[in-house]
Amino acid sequence: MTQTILDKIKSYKLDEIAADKAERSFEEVTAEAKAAGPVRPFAESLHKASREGYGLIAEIKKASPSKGLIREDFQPAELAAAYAAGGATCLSVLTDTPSFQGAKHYLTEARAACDLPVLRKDFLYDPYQVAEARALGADCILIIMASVSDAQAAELEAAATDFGMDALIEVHSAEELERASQLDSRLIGINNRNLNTFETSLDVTRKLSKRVPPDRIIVCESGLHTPDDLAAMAMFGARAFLIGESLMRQDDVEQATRHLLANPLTAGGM
Ligand SMILES: O=C(O)c1ccccc1NCC(=O)[C@H](O)[C@H](O)COP(=O)(O)O
Repeated sequence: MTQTILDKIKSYKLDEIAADKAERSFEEVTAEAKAAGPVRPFAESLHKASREGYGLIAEIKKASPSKGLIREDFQPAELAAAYAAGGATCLSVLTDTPSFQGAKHYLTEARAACDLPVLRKDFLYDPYQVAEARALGADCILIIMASVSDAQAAELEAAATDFGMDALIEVHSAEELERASQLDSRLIGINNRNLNTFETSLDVTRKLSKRVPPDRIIVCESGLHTPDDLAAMAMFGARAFLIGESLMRQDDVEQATRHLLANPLTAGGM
């Protein structure tokens, strides 16, 4: 059977986790996580921002499997400060190296450059990575339903809760959404990108948003470029967005962020 990109990522991640555990024990990383500074309120900040306008998780993303190199001039601290000045609510920082040219220290540098809560954007399988995320300073983790079992998802979520962090539960199908709804987390990310084929369509949010339980916050992820894209998704109940590539390609990231958030669709549809 041919390996999907998610299979390949999982395979090298499990090797990475084993190597990291050999270098630093779970107990050591947990102690570091517990000594890390206070957690910043990720879900609550998004909830508040999306009631007043739009909530934006602005992503620090150098490259991706679907697009290759996205941004040559890549300074995580400067990008974080620009996103914050432009009005972003939270940050997402890719910490995966082989597929995204990310790095763990990018998260620490970005978070230190602003006051925004930060998501560790990576492929998580083991509570060890959750402890590591908190030790790096992360305030939220990502759980991708397409790449974990229900038991793994619950274990990762529980680990995040133990550290006082939030979890963003990512789905791409009705079946994954149904599984995500069994978890406690408020944040449901609808990824418009199929992570195996890279096909990206805002119709995924149009289709799935109506099935999201009303007590959850929809985060519309991937393939968002313009204020019109955001307004089109807001018509389907999505008022929080995760955006990487289209902002990363801008020369003036602060101005581009401000422009995207300037005229949110109101509850009245204006
Ligand atoms: O972006 C990819 O090519 C990709 C490939 C395989 C797994 C995950 C991938 N991306 C993660 C994301 O979902 C995005 O970084 C995030 O939603 C932002 O998307 P975009 O605004 O389209 O950069």
